[in-house]
Amino acid sequence: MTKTAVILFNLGGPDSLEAVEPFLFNLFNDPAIIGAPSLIRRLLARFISRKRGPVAREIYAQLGGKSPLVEETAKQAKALESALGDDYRVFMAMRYWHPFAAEALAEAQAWGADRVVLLPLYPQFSTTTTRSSWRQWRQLASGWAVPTETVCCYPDEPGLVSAIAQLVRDGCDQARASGRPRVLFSAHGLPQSVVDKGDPYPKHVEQTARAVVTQLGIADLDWGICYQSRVGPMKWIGPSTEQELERASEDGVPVVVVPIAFVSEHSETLVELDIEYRHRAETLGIPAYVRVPAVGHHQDFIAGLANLVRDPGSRRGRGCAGAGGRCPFQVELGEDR
Ligand SMILES: C=CC1=C(C)c2cc3[nH]c(cc4nc(cc5[nH]c(cc1n2)c(C)c5CCC(=O)O)C(CCC(=O)O)=C4C)c(C)c3C=C
Ligand SMILES: [Fe+2]
Ligand SMILES: [Fe+2]
Repeated sequence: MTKTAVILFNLGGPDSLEAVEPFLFNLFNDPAIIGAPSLIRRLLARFISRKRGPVAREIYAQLGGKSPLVEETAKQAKALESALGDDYRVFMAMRYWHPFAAEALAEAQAWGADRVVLLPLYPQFSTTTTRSSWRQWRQLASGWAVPTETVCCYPDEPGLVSAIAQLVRDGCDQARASGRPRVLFSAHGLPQSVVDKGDPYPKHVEQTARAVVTQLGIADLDWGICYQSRVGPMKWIGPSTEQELERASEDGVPVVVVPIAFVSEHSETLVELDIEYRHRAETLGIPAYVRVPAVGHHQDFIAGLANLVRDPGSRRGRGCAGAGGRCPFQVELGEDR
């Protein structure tokens, strides 16, 4: 029997209010987030995490003092393990807080894995998320001679699309009592400079949204894509979720807000979408504000992840096709097949 360790990459979140600042330090000290030389980056990360600390602590205080992201990811890991069977074990590797990738590596080695699949919980590829986790894993696991395969992205993986479409359909049914709804697919934003350097993330977000709209098959569906969670003074990709709420208010339509790049509940769904934007929508007099849940451990989503793990080399649901249909980021990693 081949023992396959599935390494689930995610961002992680603080597990106490004291952990907020060190978590933010780790995030801003990542070369994928701030591309300055190491000493300058450390100083900047120290400065920004101290400055952002109070605002971020306030956000996590509203969630009982910690992020639910790890617990939610653990539920996904358990569901995926059940879907895959006894030859597989799933280990969580968070980028900026516990359980870190080093912990996942130690556990996978102790289990005696003889094959590894790296699976990001980011359906859409970004250099700031998936590539950052890949690079860290490669550094940590460089001395471990075990065959390792990567899933780079799955923006229109059928199980993901089916799960989101079912949840959106329910959301539209609720909102229809207040008029013809507009579906707003809301994704985490990205600085424009990152996209200008070739990051495919917004293209992948569009791929997910289009696939969901096609699957819904609702005639004349009113829908759009927007970006939330901006931090700092840089120019970010748009339109922002706030701008789209203003437009919905002008048009007098109810909104169905769909987290499209987050696969589990955390601060940006539970605070930003459920409290801040809901309040903004009420202030703007939007007829109804329905927030669709993240896919979490929806069985179709988990079945889709299981298919990706069983056959990481398949092109199923893949968003990136460079020269010859190959993923340029996996080519860079020396892993395109
Ligand atoms: C320049 C800063 C940031 C970039 C670029 C960025 C990209 C990015 N992030 C996610 C997913 C998540 N981000 C989360 C929190 C978070 N992100 C940033 C900054 C950038 N993210 C900060 C400062 C924070 C902390 C919270 C805050 O201060 O507002 C989280 C949530 C963590 C949790 O609550 O558990 C997720 C998830 C993606 C998908 C992405 C690029 C595509
Ligand atoms: Fe983020
Ligand atoms: Fe790719």
